[in-house]
Amino acid sequence: MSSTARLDDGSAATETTVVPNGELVGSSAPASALTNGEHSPNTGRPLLGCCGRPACPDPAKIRTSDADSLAVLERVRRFGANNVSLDEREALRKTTFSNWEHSEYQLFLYLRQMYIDLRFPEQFNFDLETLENFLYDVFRHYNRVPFHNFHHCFMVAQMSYALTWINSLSEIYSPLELFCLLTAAICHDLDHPGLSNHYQRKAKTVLALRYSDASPLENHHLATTFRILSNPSCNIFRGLSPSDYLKAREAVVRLILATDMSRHHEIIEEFSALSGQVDFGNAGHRELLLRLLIKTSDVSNEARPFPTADRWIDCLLAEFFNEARLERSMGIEPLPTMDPEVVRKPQSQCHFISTIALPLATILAGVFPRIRDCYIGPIQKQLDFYSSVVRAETRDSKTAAEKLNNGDEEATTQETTL
Ligand SMILES: Nc1nc2c(ncn2[C@@H]2O[C@@H]3COP(=O)(O)O[C@H]3[C@H]2O)c(=O)[nH]1
Ligand SMILES: [Zn+2]
Repeated sequence: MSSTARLDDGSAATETTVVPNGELVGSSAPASALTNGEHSPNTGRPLLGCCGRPACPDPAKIRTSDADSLAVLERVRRFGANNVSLDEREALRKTTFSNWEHSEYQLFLYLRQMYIDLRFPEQFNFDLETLENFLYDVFRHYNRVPFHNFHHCFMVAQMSYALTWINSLSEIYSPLELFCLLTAAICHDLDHPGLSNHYQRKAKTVLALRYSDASPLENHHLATTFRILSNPSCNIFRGLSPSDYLKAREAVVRLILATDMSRHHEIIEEFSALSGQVDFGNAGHRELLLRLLIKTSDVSNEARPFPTADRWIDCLLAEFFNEARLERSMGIEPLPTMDPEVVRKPQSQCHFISTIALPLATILAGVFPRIRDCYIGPIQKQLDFYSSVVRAETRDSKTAAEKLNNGDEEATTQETTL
């Protein structure tokens, strides 16, 4: 396996751009405004946010280090061949899979196994060395952030893979369409800086400027994907005919852009417009369902067994709260859904599950009924659990308020008597 140089190290960030309101973007911008591939040059000085405080998180700290990457590579090489057992391969096809018991090199090998078990290398003419190079570059381009990291990449890919088997998607989709689904799932959050599109726009980051505020992160994940693929030694698309390559590129672009949650309602409306008349012979319908499948995989934390899901929600909230604190320090109003002053986990999860995750899965179950037990079932259980916590909290606070009121009344009565 050959490794490739990290992309664009330190390049774009050396520019300083004055944006219309006079703020500076570039080397004087908060470090966190610069995603990997756009790091401020190492001047030896701490990078400062516009408020004069050290910017957080420092990109140099979130980047997966060469030492970490090489350690994973070394273990993949050492344990690579035939290391995934039949039991593990079976487990990978289920929605109950948990990442937490596995180290990164194992997750790497599992991703490799998914391509092998779907017979993509022989169908699309690439060898295992190219696949490993590709996965290695993917691994290195996920950052050490609480949520949008390589483990999240793995879990989204694994859910797409499980849904592929559970719903026998190979009877409906061409191998190329499924190849694109798995590859898009793996690449869908590449080089995520742990700061959302809200931050990118409000802080006027390099990415927001580059993509004119339109899905800055997702466009960056895509650009990173195709830069990795532009290296011949990593290019798992290199055996495709020119027309298949164009189809694959278009499919991956549409799939990754679909993971921007600001497009959620638009995609749901697109599906509603079909009025239940899904035609698998229609390429547009099939493609829309692939977008729903990748979205369902992206928001599938709560479809996992409770301990797995719970840890993921804590990771997500940790990332949200980091962002909200950074935004406050920069004078940006955080989104209420990310603000530690506002968010309570049970309420937040009730809201997310009942407005996003469950309706999305319910739509998909109309087309793929086999997800009812293995995906909707656990999500519904989580919703019931969080709802009961919210109800108990409401009861407790009512009782406390009543006690307080009664206490006040008693005190008032005593005062009057005296
Ligand atoms: N509040 C909440 N948000 C979630 C949950 N799962 C996914 N999301 C959000 O949905 C988004 C989907 O795209 P991302 O992976 O970029 O980031 C994800 C989170 O912002 C969840 O369980 N709770
Ligand atoms: Zn994601």
